[in-house]
Amino acid sequence: MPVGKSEGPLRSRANLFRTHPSLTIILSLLILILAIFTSASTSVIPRLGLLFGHLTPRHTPATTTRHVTTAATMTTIYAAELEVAQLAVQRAAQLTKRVFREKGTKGAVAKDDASPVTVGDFGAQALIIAALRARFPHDAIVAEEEAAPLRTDAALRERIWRLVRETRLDDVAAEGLLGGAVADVEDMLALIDRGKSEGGRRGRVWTIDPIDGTKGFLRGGQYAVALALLENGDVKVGVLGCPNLPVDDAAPLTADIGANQTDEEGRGVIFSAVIGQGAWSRPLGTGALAEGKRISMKPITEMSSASFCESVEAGHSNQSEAAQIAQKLGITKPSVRMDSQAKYGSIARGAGDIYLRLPTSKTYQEKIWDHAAGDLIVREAGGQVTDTKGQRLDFGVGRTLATNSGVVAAPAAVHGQVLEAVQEVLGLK
Ligand SMILES: Nc1ncnc2c1ncn2[C@@H]1O[C@H](COP(=O)(O)OS(=O)(=O)O)[C@@H](OP(=O)(O)O)[C@H]1O
Ligand SMILES: [Mg+2]
Repeated sequence: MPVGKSEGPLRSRANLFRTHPSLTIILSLLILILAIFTSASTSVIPRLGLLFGHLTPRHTPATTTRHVTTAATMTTIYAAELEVAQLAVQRAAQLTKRVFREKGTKGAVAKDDASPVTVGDFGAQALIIAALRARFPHDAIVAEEEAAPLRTDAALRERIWRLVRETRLDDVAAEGLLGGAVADVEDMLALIDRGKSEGGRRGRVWTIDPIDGTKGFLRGGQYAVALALLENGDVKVGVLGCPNLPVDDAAPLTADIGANQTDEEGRGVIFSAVIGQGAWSRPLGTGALAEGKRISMKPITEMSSASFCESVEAGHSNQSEAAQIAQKLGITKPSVRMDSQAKYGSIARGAGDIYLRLPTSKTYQEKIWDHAAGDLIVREAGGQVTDTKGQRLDFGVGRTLATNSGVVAAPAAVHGQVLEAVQEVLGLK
């Protein structure tokens, strides 16, 4: 075959570029634009999409559960989960703070187990689940409340819907990261009922306590908006919003911390932790996340000057046994009583030292949403958390900590000593 025949088209293309130099420029520009677009699509575009709520692919565990950036080996494992969880807690806390300031009953109704639930609990749960559905639609959710009482009580339902409709972060980008507003009342009820998962040891499970310490919330004391991510039964991300705790990590715990509190200036903190990445605190805000600070437990040099935290409610933790344990350890200060997982946050930042929760009944099973976030935050701050038998809290059993009994949380260096005193007093040795 003549050589010229196969070279024909090539030569004519070369002639084309020679006679039309502008074609070369256009082609180069096209290649440049293509290169920029390819690199942007892996970084900028996903964030833009999130801002407008629907452009990016929704989360699928296989693709975005763990992404580790290559640049300078900076680890961003669970970075998206941490950001969304903190913003979701911050948004929900705006709602609970509004209810907290209301005089009167705060829409409280009694649940089947006689514990109270307020409009704040339902509203906060709806808002948190809305964010999780928008960003991690395949994840299971174990949440404390269910919508049944709202389906039969129109006035209660309308009151909660108004709160949910009117609560948003005052930063457009942050609100966009949470997927925006809840569509309507029916959607709100459906969201609340998405929290009925049985939990367990497989896959990704979020656990939510929209108002932990509802009795404290009603009393004007401490409460927490609690959210944690479990993966295969282990806590990977934990976030606690505590609107009535001081922002200042160094502020000592006062005797009155469990009552007559406000969320005014200087109060409101978010604690957070990711497995293997330490624990942090930052001011609880109303829009984008404020800057965080690393927190750690205070080393106990003298057990006699240690302080321990326990529940306000004598029905939730045996206070006389706790006093005997304190005495055995030589602790001289009276216990600090406060509601909710604010206790875990307070010892994690060194404001207190030890948290004891001693069973008051043989049949009560602790709920995973009452402990998951606090457990990780304390452990990542240098603490150890076990039950009274010395076993790690097992969040993979289901909705409750069915195999555990009570909680003993203390700095790792003295946990063994504290546990020994607990076991002696409880007759477990
Ligand atoms: N009998 C018994 N024993 C142990 N724990 C119980 C018991 N009954 C209830 N609860 C749970 O306690 C949660 C409140 O947490 P605290 O006990 O730390 O705070 S408080 O001082 O009691 O308010 C509280 O959480 P919220 O319902 O979210 O307030 C309950 O889940
Ligand atoms: Mg609770």
